[in-house]
Amino acid sequence: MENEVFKYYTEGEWKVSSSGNSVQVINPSTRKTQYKVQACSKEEVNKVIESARMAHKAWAKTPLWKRAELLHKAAVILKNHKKPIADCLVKEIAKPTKDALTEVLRSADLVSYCAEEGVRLLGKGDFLVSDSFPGNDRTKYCFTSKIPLGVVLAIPPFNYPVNLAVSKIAPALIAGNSLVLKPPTQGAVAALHMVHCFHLAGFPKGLISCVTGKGSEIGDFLTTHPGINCISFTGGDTGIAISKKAGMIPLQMELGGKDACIILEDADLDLAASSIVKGGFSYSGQRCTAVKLVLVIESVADALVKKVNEKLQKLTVGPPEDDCDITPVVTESSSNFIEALVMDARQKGATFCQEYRRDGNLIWPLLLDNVRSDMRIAWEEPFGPVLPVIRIKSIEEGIRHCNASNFGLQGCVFTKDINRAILISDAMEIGTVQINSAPARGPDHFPFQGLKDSGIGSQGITNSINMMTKVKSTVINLPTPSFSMG
Ligand SMILES: NC(=O)C1=CN([C@@H]2O[C@H](COP(=O)(O)OP(=O)(O)OC[C@H]3O[C@@H](n4cnc5c(N)ncnc54)[C@H](OP(=O)(O)O)[C@@H]3O)[C@@H](O)[C@H]2O)C=CC1
Ligand SMILES: O=C(O)[C@H](O)COP(=O)(O)O
Repeated sequence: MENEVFKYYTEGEWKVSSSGNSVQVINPSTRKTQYKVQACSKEEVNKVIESARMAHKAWAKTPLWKRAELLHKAAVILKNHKKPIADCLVKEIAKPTKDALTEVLRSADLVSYCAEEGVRLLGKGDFLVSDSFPGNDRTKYCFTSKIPLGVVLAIPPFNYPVNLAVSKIAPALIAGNSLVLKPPTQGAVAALHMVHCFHLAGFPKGLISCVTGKGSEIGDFLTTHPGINCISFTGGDTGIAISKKAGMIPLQMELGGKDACIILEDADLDLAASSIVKGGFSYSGQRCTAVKLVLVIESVADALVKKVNEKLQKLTVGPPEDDCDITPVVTESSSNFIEALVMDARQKGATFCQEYRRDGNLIWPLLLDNVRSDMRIAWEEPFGPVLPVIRIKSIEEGIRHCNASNFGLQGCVFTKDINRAILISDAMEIGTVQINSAPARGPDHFPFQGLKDSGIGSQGITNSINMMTKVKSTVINLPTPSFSMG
């Protein structure tokens, strides 16, 4: 096992890269090599994209119900393989066992839902007649349908290597596209195992491929490849660089966030505190939708901070295998980055509600109170179990801080006054506002989008299917106007 290098997937087969090189997947808990995957070469990427192009042609002619049938089959197989895939997630990205199993099951449900939604959505189009536009007779009948784009490139991030892969794969396939997956290095083996489930379902050769290798080495080659017709990416700033380099193809980008949680004086503080702890510290804060900043009205700040601290004390800290709440963050560089934000806040006078504690990649949950705008943590996302609290004098101050961020993913507001909640929601420059609950992407059919540096386009099952298609019109031109009543 130790020396095994997991093969990449192309043409319906598992292959060893001719590069002779491999990439290590480091276990975040042990900080030792857990797995190795192939470092695919540019020549192999070329071949994969060419076979994806060929496979797309046949797949686009496959009846929609048959595409859906295969996706349903893959969903069942995925559920049956939940345990080994979850085991990989535990070892590769230190996701707690329970959450890892949930990720796989959620992914299988996403695939089934996508098959059903695709059958309905793609099975109908529009019909327009020309005389509704000034100056036209009823001589043109226009009907539209949704056609596939071709080859979709999917690049998910480490924190949901399975779910954020299938959330791109399933809509691409139901819409008649072929799919090339470049999984994150941390999480690559879980992704390969997930691809194996699609292989077992019996999709045509070449329709799905999975090329492994460091994003920094093959990423640019993939994203600027002329054979790619669409990119669906989830991750960090890399997405901004990709969107500057990619050609004239549709892009779906889900990037970082600095999701703020605004607490008004009339909020249910118990609900707010439990949402802050769940939202801020699940999977050790490594979610784009994690609560990354608390903006609390001064009059209730002491009470809220006390409640949050009481809940933080109860979180378990340790290995993912033991299903601890807080597990090691994904890499050493990530831990160092988080630590730098914490040290900056210490130097600038933030109040540490807990002692800062780190052992390797394991960082204990930390609430930083009295954070000010000159601290890095007020603006940057730690992607770790550290949460800043800024005490605000007015709602306007909170909204101003939220809108001054370069991010605009999600946010939330806690108040019993729905009218004020709506006004605040409208004023926040973000893709989604949650009222009286923490930010979240799911359920997976909800639209999910970021403004500003948080993204391009919108995800969610329906939006992804639409994004991975193009509208095609056919116009019937009649020699004379035709009316239904003779
Ligand atoms: N909005 C959202 O939905 C989400 C946003 N994020 C954001 O992502 C960040 C953390 O995730 P992380 O995985 O580290 O993000 P990265 O942007 O570093 O990586 C995301 C993916 O891009 C790949 N990649 C790296 N370099 C390139 C390149 N030049 N061209 C193409 N692909 C490349 C990575 O591969 P490799 O692993 O081999 O480097 C990985 O598969 C956080 O900032 C977080 O906010 C994370 C999850 C969801
Ligand atoms: O990448 C992320 O962090 C996810 O898109 C967030 O998903 P969740 O809100 O369902 O955890």
